[in-house]
Amino acid sequence: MFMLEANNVSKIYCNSKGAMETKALKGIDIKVEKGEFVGVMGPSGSGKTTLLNVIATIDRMTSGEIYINGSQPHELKKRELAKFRRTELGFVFQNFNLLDTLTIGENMLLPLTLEGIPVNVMKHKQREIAQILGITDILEKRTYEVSGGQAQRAAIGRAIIHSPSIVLADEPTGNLDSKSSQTVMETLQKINHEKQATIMMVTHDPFAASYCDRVIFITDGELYNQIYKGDNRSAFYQEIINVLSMLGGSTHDFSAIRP
Ligand SMILES: Nc1ncnc2c1ncn2[C@@H]1O[C@H](COP(=O)(O)OP(=O)(O)OP(=O)(O)O)[C@@H](O)[C@H]1O
Repeated sequence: MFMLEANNVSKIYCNSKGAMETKALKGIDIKVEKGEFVGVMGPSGSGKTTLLNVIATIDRMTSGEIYINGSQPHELKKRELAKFRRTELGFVFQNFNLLDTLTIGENMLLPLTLEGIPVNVMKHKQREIAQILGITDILEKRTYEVSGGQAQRAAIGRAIIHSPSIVLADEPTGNLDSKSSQTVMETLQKINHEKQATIMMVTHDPFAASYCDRVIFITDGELYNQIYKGDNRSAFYQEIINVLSMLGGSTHDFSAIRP
């Protein structure tokens, strides 16, 4: 069984009068294995965010099927869907989305707090995850007292602390400088390796994408190509750049070249 299976997923946006406006996804098929780290790339407007939002159940698809860990979340009633999102999904956003009124440690614990997990179990989990993320010494700090890279690592902690079926990340390095981006990508990779977290990440950044096991390219709402990483991340980075240059798109789609 796959952790994520999307079959023939289409999404048509309609305008306020109900008339068809944009075919954002046109029959997308994607299968992701447990423990896989998959990147999604493509030019601006190609449908990446729409795909992620549909998988995240933030948005409804027009047709097709989505299975996450064997369930079809789009078929669930409102209450079960809310529970499904809390327990089966983890989210990482470009702007971290941490709560400023809580400490870094409290932010990390949120998914467990919401499920009423006993305090000693929460503390144990927090210690374990904070150590993997390298943020043990900032758990008592407020969100505005830490760097962007540290905030994003805390957000990754929050996304995985409840062991969701899949972590969905939308441009996790979009607001970070190159050094912090590198730390955040190394952290995601570590979480993927050490906790067997299944991750799907949308990114414009070929450097970030080079940390994935596989990168799926979409253009104009359709799958264009996918490539797998071998042993060498630098070679994979170059392959990603090559596919992106074939795909075209505006230059802002490609971030500054980094080693
Ligand atoms: N709420 C919406 N209503 C109508 N059209 C939309 C809506 N959201 C997205 N679209 C359109 O759907 C298409 C895909 O958009 P989407 O945001 O998924 O692309 P993207 O690949 O994530 O782009 P970017 O890289 O610029 O974020 C675009 O043509 C966009 O204009």
